[in-house]
Amino acid sequence: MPPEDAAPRTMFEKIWDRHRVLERPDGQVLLYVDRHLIHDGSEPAFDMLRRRGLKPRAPDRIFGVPDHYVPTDTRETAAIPDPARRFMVETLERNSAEHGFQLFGLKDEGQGIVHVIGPEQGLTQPGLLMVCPDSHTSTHGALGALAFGIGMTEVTHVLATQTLWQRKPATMRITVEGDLGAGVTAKDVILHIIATIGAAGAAGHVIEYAGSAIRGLSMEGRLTLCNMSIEAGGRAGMVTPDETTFAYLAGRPYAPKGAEWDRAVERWRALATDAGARFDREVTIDAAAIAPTVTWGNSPQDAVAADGQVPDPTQEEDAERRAAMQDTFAYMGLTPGMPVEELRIDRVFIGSCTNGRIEDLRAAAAIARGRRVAEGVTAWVVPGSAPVKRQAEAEGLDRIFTEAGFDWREAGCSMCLGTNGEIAAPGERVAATTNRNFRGRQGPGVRTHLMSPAMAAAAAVTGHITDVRRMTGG
Ligand SMILES: CC(C)[C@H](C(=O)O)[C@@H](O)C(=O)O
Ligand code: SF4
Repeated sequence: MPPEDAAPRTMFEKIWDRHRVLERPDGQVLLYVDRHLIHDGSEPAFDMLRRRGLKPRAPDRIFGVPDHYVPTDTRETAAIPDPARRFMVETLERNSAEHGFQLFGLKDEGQGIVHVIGPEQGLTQPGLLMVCPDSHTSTHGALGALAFGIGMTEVTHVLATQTLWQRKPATMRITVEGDLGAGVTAKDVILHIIATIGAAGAAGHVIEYAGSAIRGLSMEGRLTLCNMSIEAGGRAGMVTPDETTFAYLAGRPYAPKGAEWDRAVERWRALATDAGARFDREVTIDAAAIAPTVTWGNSPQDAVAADGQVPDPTQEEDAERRAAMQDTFAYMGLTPGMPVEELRIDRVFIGSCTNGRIEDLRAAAAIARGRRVAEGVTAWVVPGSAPVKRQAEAEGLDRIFTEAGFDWREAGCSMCLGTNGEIAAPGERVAATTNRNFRGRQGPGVRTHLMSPAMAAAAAVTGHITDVRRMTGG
C-alpha cells in the first residue's frame, strides 16, 4: 500500500516508477523491460549483438514471431520465393534456435502479427513494461501495459541488458464520454481523435484513454484504439485494466493461473490512475459527435465522416498548406469538395494489427453475408493470427467471405505495408482497415483509405466508399 500522503499518480507513472532502475543527471532513466517482443525485421539487432560478442541476457523474456515478411498463401518458409524476404524469416528461426527464446514460427499454431499474438497468448499483461522494434507496440497498452516501439540499436541494448534508457514522456488523457452511434467502432473513434488533435497532437506524450465510451469498448476495440496512438504522435497509449481486461486474459496460455491469478488481478486493479492525479494535457471528445470515419489523404489526420466530403484546397488560406493539399489531391485522385462515397475502390484489405482480430472479421462478415464483392474489385481478408483464423473458421466466417468472393488468406502483415511483396498496382485505390495511408505504403502510386472492417466490407460489395449505416439501416 502506498503511504497515506503519497502524491496521486497516473497509471503510467505507477508503471514507470516500478520499472526505474536508476536515473542519470541528464534525466535519462534506465528501465527494466519485462517482455521483449521481436519480429522478422529484427536481424540487424542480433547481428550487432553477435559482432560485439554478446548474448541475450534474458532469453525467457524474448518472444519472436515472423509477420512482416511472411507470405499469406503458404506456411512454408522455404517456399518464400524472394531470397531477401526468406532470409528475414529464416534468421529469426536461427536466432531463436541459437539463443533459446520462444518463437511462434510460421507453422506454429500461435503465429500471427506480433501485436495480435501478444495479447492473444496472454504475454501482454497489465502493469508490464513491454518493448518491440515496431511503432505499433502501443497496441499492448490496451491491457494496461506500458508498451512502446524502439529502434534497432535499442533492441540490441535490451537484448544485451534487458534494460532500456528512456526520457520520461509527458502524460495526456483523452476522455471520450457518451454513447457511440450506430456503425461507429473503435477505429472511427481513433480516426476522429487523430483528425481532432492532429497527427502530431500527442507528440512526446503517453496517452491514457478514459471515459464511458472507452470503458464500453471490447478488448479488441481497445487494441484498435491504442494501436493508432502512434498515428497521433503518442509515445504509447493505455486503457485502465478492468473486468473486460481480466475476462479477456483469463485462461490465456501465458496468463497467471490459480492463486497467482487472484493475486495478479488484485495488483492490476491498483494500477488505475489515482483520483486527483494530474495529466500534462487533457482532451475531451463527445462520443455522439463521432461518425463512421474514413481518410481521404496521406495522413491519418485527413479524415472525414463517411457521409461527408473531401475538403476543398482552394479554401485553405495558408499557401504552404494549400500547395501540400493540392499535391495530396493529385496523388489521391480527388476532386475538391467531392463526397467521399463517390470514390470507386479497386481493392479491399481487411486485416493488420489494427483490425485483424476476430471481432473485426465478424463485423466485416456481417456486411459480406449474402452479398457479392463488386465487379472489378479484389478483396482480401488476412486474419491477424493463426488463432484468429481458426476461430473465424469455427464460426463459418471464412465461408461467408469466400462465398461473397473475398480471398481468405493466412496470417501476417501482408498488404498493410507490403514488405512481404503483397502490394496493389500503381493508381489503385484501396479500402484498408490498416493504420497508415502514407504515399506508396501499399505499393508505388497506391491510394489508401483507412476505415473500419465493416466500412471496408461495405466498400468491397458496393465498389465504392460507402457509409456503413446505409448497409445496416442504422
Ligand atoms: C517494419 C516496422 C518497423 C514498421 C513499424 O515500426 O511500425 C511497420 O510495422 C509499420 O507498420 O510501418
Ligand atoms: S500489420 Fe501493419 S502496422 Fe501492424 S506491424 Fe504489421 S506492418 Fe506494422
